[in-house]
Amino acid sequence: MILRGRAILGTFLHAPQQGTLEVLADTLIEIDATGTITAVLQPTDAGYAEATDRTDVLRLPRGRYVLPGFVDLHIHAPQYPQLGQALDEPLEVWLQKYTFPLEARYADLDFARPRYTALVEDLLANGTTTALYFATQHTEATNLLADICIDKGQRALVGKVVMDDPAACPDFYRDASPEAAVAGTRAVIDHIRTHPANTDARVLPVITPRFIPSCTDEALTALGQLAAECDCHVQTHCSESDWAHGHVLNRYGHTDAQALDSFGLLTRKSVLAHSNFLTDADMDRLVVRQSAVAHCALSNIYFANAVFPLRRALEKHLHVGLGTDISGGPSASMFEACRTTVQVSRLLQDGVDPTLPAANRGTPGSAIDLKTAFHLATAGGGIALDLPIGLFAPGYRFDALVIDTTAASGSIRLFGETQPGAVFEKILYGASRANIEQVWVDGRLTGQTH
Ligand SMILES: O=c1[nH]c(=O)c2nc[nH]c2[nH]1
Repeated sequence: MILRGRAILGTFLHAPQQGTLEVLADTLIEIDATGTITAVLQPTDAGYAEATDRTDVLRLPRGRYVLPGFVDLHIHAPQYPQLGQALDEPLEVWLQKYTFPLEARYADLDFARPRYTALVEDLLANGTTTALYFATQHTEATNLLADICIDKGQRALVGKVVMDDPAACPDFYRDASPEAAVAGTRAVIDHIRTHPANTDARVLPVITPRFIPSCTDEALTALGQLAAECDCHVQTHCSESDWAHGHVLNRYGHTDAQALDSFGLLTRKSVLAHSNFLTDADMDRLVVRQSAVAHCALSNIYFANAVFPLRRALEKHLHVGLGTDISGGPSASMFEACRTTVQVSRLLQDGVDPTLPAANRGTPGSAIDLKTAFHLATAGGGIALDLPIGLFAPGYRFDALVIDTTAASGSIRLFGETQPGAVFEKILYGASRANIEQVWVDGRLTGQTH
């Protein structure tokens, strides 16, 4: 089904600002031939009656609520087979013991294809309409992931992982040299940008140094130059754990954010995963560069040794979105990412050691409310990527999921509740895949949801 050149009538819930929910009840959204929203008409608006009389309007039944599609700002696509598994080691051991051996297998496209296909289908069915993907070190398999996103209609940003330092990366899974790493990155950029079925650029290339500990200075310097030359997005990990943060301090005598900036890797289109140990000065630097953080609340529980100070970052007007960090986080759902964002912020606020007096236990003022988490998972992701997504407003792409609160096999029970704020909470805390009835990207219905 296609909504391009048509309109949809229903109740829409979105969060243009942190901490606020806007309810667009009985609202008509008109979409042009490219999938862009051209009008949002509420019942009191002039022209509403005539517009809703159109015969080509998709009218949603009662009990349906439309949310903006989720923007997942941090996914390791090849790690999907290990989702919910192998979370018993610290980051530096986990990478060498489980993750690099798994990722190395994507040299075989017959291994990669079914796994990448399942991932893209499952994420769409979960309501992730935009995905920022780390692929693997392999050029061909990275191109394959981009092809699958294009074929399935997911908005995606796809990067070939650069990891060229022999001191940190195993022989069986490493770029042969900085030159080879950059050549592979260029090849993926060209593949995605010239793909004949990607003329509307729904899939974009991303320059992807894995993280400073896995890259040589030569590769980081060349990737910074490439970012300026190609005007591509950039993604990497930043100050994730005590070990990763400490590695960079030892190597350069300053933080990840300073080092990435010195390589030209902090741009308006940069997304730094985790970033838990950012100093105030690091945050200020990111604000100046307009670079974003992908907050991965669930994965941080396993690997970060700390909770990201999200409230402090937002008070500084840092761009922040949310990420599942498949498979560092054992859930592929952005609903879960919203829930965990709220939950860990409460732990940070109140503290966790009951032997301490309440007044000394936590970091007051750290709590994040559900509406802010939802804003970050949608509009915040759009701002981070500098793309017109995550809101229902003219000029934005029609990326959306339709929630059926009445689905018998779902996990939302409203018991007659109709107050939109309460319904919103029930959806965010309760929705599972069976409640996601339709997923739209650019005004096109994507595959089977359940
Ligand atoms: O959570 C993580 N997952 C990874 O694959 C990775 N690589 C570097 N740092 C990382 N952190």
